[in-house]
Amino acid sequence: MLGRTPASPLHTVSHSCSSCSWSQCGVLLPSHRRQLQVSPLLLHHCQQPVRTWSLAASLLQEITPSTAPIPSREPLSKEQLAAVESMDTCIRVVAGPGSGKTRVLTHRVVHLISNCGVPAHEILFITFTNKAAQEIRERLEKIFGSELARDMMVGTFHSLCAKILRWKLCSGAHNNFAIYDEEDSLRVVRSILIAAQDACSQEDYGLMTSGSKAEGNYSDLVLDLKTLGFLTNGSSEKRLLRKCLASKENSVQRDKGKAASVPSATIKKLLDSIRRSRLHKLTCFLAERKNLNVPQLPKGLQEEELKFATLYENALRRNNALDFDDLIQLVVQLLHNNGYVRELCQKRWKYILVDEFQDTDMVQYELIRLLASENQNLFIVGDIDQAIYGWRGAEIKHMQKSLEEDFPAIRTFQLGENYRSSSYIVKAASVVLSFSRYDRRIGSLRSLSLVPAVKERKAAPIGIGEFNDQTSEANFVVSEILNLVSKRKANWGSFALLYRTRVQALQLGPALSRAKIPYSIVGITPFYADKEVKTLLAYLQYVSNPDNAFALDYCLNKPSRGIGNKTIEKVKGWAGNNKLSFPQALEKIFVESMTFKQLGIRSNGRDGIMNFMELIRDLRELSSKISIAQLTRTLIYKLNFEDHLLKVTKDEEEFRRHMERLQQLSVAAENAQALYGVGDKALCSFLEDITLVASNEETPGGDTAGVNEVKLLTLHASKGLEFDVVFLVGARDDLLPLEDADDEEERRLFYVGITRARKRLYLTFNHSRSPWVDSNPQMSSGSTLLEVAKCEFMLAFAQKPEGVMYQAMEPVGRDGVEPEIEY
Ligand SMILES: Nc1ncnc2c1ncn2[C@@H]1O[C@H](COP(=O)(O)OP(=O)(O)OP(=O)(O)O)[C@@H](O)[C@H]1O
Repeated sequence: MLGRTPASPLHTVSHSCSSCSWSQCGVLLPSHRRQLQVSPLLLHHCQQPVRTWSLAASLLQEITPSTAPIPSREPLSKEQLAAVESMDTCIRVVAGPGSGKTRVLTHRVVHLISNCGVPAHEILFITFTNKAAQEIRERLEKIFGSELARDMMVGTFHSLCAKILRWKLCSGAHNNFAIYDEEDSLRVVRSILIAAQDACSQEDYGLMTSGSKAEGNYSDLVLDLKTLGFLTNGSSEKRLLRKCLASKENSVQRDKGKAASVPSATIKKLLDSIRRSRLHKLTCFLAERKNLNVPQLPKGLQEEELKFATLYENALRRNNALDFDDLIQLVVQLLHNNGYVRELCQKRWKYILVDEFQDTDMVQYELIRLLASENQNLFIVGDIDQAIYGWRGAEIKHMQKSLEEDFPAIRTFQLGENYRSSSYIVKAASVVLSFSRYDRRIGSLRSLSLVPAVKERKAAPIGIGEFNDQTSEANFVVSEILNLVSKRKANWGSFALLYRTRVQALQLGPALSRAKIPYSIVGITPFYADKEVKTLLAYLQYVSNPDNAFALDYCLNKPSRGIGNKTIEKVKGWAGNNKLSFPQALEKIFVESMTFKQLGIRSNGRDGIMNFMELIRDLRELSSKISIAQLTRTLIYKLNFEDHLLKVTKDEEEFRRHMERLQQLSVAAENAQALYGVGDKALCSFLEDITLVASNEETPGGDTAGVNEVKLLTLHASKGLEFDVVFLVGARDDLLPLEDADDEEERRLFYVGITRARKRLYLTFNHSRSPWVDSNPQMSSGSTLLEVAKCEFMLAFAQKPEGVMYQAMEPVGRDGVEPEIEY
């Protein structure tokens, strides 16, 4: 009998067949190889792939003993098993909601490791959210134990790219870069505008500004503005700046001779144009690499906006920082430009699995293409009917034509059975989908239908509720929850309230509170969004990355240590004159304390700076020796942070909340220690995790989300989740479909919401005036999506009228209509 030695992956066998990548399956032990090489079947398998695959598979079954069962108890259907154990190396699993895509993905990993002897470290598993990555990791840990599971790379696109960029050979000495989140990016844009405003004001309006409030390295910003033509009179670049700075409030400020402020809407708009500019630059880069025509500037984007994006990029680089777009875009460029790194990645990750493939955008697709092109070993799952991220650049075609062009050997498997939802829910979902107008073809599959896997004897009807106002809609939801809990013994965790926009949670939350129903709003204030925790994180970021001027700006005088704005401006001015960055200038002043006198910095400011720099020096020394948790505790202790919190909080409740979040930070630090150990690198990884997780806006309530609570979440955040009872609320015309959004994508969102429900689904709306759309004085009506669905439900359920309960305001359990469903 053959032992279970870790098999060497089979590139050696592929010598016997250069036109297919069969060997990449990594199935064979050396002794197998001998048998296969003499097999005429295999020598010819390329000519008749399908028939010979099964022959090859049966041959393998003969020689691969069945002593390596998949160590998992979860059953697989025939369809699922076929995909999991396929001998093909490029596989596309096309499947509807609840059909077991996640299960198939994890089983494929188990199959690769347990049956094919693939080393865990050669597996790369890409998910779209940190939460999904976490879930997969936990499942695999249960199966293989934590050590082996840790060898695998399971993570989001961002965490994968951060990992690659931190390899020494990729980013040299700067691999301790900080990752800037959305808020940091907005601060960078704001600083550029403030620096520009200062410079322009002095010239154009004769204002003497007392110095800049721009964060980061002010003088470098001004220099960059000059170099790129933003301060040149009459230039289109300067016109762009003027347009941004010419708000009403600003003219009032200027009339009063004050420095103006920059409205946050302008900053957001600029950040948006920066993103589009950078994407355009990357598109040009890729076109050049692929010998294609250079694409034209997209509609609405100006040349000067491209230059503004360069200003932004330069500011980031000076701070040794990358933002989220950078992470993936830089890796794509790196893999194109650097054959050595590309080969390294391809050798490192020979087996690539991707979840939710329908949501990949151009850059993510290019990354996968580059990583998988050599080995042609790719296993993806997706559902184009659940594509809901078109608004941020995802394209359905990646799952369709692109895959077929780039991976010609791709084989498609379809899973049509839905294991999640009751037959009524599956039917309702199919009705919604039957009106779709987008191209739903995948290869030769024309349209994908969904059938319930289990025909239950009793199912709860779909409830459609129409109410006069939001209050009665919310009250209905509350009373249904209370009824199901008391009569059917459902627990709070069985319920989810889904809505299109976050603001809707504000109406539902109080109604639940009044009824004493425990709930959590997914995506709101996880601990790292707490202002005070952010201060501590800024300290840790500056300790970890001495070039991070924005982190330095953030924490320098928090808690207050007497360093006023004037002192900061003096240091920044001195930095500029001496061609130093702000952090470099502070270091220099710290060592050569004479400079304080030269700069006219008073004792308060001097003591504050000395005290800050001593603290940072001590923390940097400690960071290589003690754990992140100890470092965090030391920081809290040295800052006397509890006293600070007592001073800044209004009441005991607020103080308690902040303390709770500090506690959560400590727990996160403890966990990171278990994962990353001790030292500077560990600190870097910890901060990276926090930023990447925090960026995932829909993180379920951070660590505070309880299991036994009703969940309130947006339809987008509900993707991939399932609940016994789902209330899809506010299905009204101004919200679902949302005004100005793509109708087809909104339909898919509706579909995603419906298919989250296992046992019971309610679709509700109300007729009150729209609080969201100012210009709409009309009474709202039910969503056209829902209206159409409602009529069609009636038709679809004509044979089974009990399948829909229209105006579901009747309490459950009445008139014997309500079947006894267990929760
Ligand atoms: N073969 C099976 N037998 C029984 N239950 C199954 C089977 N496959 C999957 N399930 C169950 O069906 C539910 C849905 O599975 P899973 O989450 O993997 O679906 P999915 O295709 O990823 O769904 P979605 O696209 O909606 O996120 C889960 O509760 C899972 O445990």
